[in-house]
Amino acid sequence: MYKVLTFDNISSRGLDRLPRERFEVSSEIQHPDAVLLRSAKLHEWDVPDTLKAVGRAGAGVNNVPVDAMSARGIPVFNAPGANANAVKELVLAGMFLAARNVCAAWAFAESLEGDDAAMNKEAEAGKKQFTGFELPGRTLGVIGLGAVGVNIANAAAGLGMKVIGYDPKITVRNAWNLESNVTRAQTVDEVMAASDMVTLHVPEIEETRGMINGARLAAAREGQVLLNFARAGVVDDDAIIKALDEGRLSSYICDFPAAALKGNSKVVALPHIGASTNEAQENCAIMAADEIRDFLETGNVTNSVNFPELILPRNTDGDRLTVVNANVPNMLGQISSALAEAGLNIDDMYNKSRGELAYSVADVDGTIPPAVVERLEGIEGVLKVRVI
Ligand SMILES: NC(=O)C1=CN([C@@H]2O[C@H](COP(=O)(O)OP(=O)(O)OC[C@H]3O[C@@H](n4cnc5c(N)ncnc54)[C@H](O)[C@@H]3O)[C@@H](O)[C@H]2O)C=CC1
Ligand SMILES: O=C(O)CCC(=O)C(=O)O
Repeated sequence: MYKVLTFDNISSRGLDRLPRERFEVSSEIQHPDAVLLRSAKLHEWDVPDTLKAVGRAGAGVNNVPVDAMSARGIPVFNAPGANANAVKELVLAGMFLAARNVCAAWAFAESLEGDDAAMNKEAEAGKKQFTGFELPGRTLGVIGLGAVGVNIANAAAGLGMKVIGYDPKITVRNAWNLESNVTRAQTVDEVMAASDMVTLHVPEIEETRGMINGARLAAAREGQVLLNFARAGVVDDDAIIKALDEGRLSSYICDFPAAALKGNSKVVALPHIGASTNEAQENCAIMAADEIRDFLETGNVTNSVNFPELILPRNTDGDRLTVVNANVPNMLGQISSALAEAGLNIDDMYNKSRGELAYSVADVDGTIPPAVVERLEGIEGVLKVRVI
């Protein structure tokens, strides 16, 4: 029986992918084999020795200590693209809100007093302050052309916007998925200077932390609308406030409330609801649950952010051995020697590496005794050994 600890509210459609005769699933489990989470922060979590896998039912993994998991030989899985449509729709909503000053106009209308005739008179007199602009012909800058960014770029192009994108590490697949009229920028500054609206869709990592700072905002086109549905940490909130005060930015629409932003009439800060649709939550939970189930039951790896993709179909009745180790010479030699000396023949084997980690799956023609597991665990550089 595998034990899966849940943090956050994980869609039952995803949890149902873990058959209860083989998986105990609860938010109370003490010695989990795997965790499933959304935005819960795992950095301070005391990782139990039993843990074998982390499943993030979402895209960003900045709430998971990925390097520390790698050092323990634990794969971190996520759900690439599973919530991209939900984020796209909310970003589009944010663009329309900003273009038509909807929030300020709504607040104005709510503040009107008197009878219907008086309110109508005030509304007609006051409405000129909310004159907005239309999107066709305007330029949208998209920073980060992954699952979310590509969706938004294509939707904006469909609305008649000019779209300029920046992503130095764009995948071939995402490049193919982009509408052909999306132009490519070489720098963030180029996007800032060319765009009426800029939307951020990068992960929060070392190189993106604080990427929208005072200097970048100084390069922004006058009156730009900035949208941030990526992470709070990719912008400098104080620099945003200064840019709003100076008119460099006309509004800041984001998914991350913060004290510095509170009460500012040019800011719309939503409570991290970019992925909060039933569809996205189901998609993410199903994907993450399938990934950890497959890993626990077969050792196969799909959509991991720190492990190589590895799928070895199982064709024999013997044990399956999985070994995670440092990506250094002679590890495979030592693993196969340990098996051979125990009289075990390897029927199928697959080894792949990713960065400093290597991962091997071997199907053998018999039962792997505990002494072999102990021997493998004793090899310098071996991080995790499992027999399935
Ligand atoms: N508000 C919300 O609820 C949600 C927020 N997010 C956030 O949005 C981020 C993006 O999500 P996805 O598009 O699904 O991820 P993704 O992994 O498909 O795309 C991220 C893209 O950013 C690019 N990138 C990395 N470093 C960059 C840099 N320095 N400059 C420009 N581009 C860079 C990557 O090459 C990649 O194409 C997530 O990491 C997460 O933090 C994602 C989903 C929901
Ligand atoms: O699960 C959520 O609501 C957060 C989604 C998110 O931020 C992500 O997928 O990166």
